[in-house]
Amino acid sequence: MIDIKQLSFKWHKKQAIPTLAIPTLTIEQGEQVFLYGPSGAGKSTLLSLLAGINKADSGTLTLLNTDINQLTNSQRDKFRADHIGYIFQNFNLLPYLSPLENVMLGCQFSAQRKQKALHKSSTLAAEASRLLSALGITHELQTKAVAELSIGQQQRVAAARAFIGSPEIIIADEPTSALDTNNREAFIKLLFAQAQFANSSLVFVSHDQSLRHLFQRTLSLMALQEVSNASV
Ligand SMILES: Nc1ncnc2c1ncn2[C@@H]1O[C@H](COP(=O)(O)OP(=O)(O)OP(=O)(O)O)[C@@H](O)[C@H]1O
Repeated sequence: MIDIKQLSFKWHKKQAIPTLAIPTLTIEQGEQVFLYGPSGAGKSTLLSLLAGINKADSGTLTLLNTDINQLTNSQRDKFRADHIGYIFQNFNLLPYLSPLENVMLGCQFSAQRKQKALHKSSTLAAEASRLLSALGITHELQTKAVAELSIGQQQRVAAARAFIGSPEIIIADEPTSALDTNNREAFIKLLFAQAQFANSSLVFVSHDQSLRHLFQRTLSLMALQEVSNASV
């Protein structure tokens, strides 16, 4: 599903030490992984490589049997649109659009995801509404402007947008940092339910280690890289 081998990435080519050096990592289809590490460890950098936003300097990063390091920029953009749902730390919603419109935008760049959404419901709007309801956004809220929603509600909209069209990989970058502990756990459980329903793998990044017990598997980014340092 996700398979990394000898991955190395530097933000600046003159850096002596790579920002990230991961000798090996495999994440199976449907796995729910909690990735943690201190600030500056490279969590967001790794997510940007997984999402094909940036390209590794060396090594292989195979997602769904495709080494995305071998793709051109536009091929990586298409791959991301088809196969990856991304929940951003700041949600990246369009505030003047409604939750329904924001969620439908999740299919905007992918005919494949649109088709998958239309297998689940008769229209894209119906599928967006189904997902929003499953994530706790009532019908009444679904047509308001997103800017009128609370942070916790916006976060649920961002999650519904990531899940529309059942992408195989869901990436969540610190999506719970604005919530209190009870709401964090409740939100993560909603994510799990949706990920299981779609059989998506979930890679969830956080500093907050109190959340790790909820996940099937936890990965320390520092430990992943120590293996690399030890093997040099
Ligand atoms: N766009 C960029 N250009 C240059 N260097 C960057 C860029 N983004 C991150 N870095 C550097 O890469 C390293 C890893 O940063 P990254 O944001 O991946 O860490 P993180 O673990 O996600 O941190 P945090 O938990 O604080 O968000 C840091 O030293 C950072 O300064």
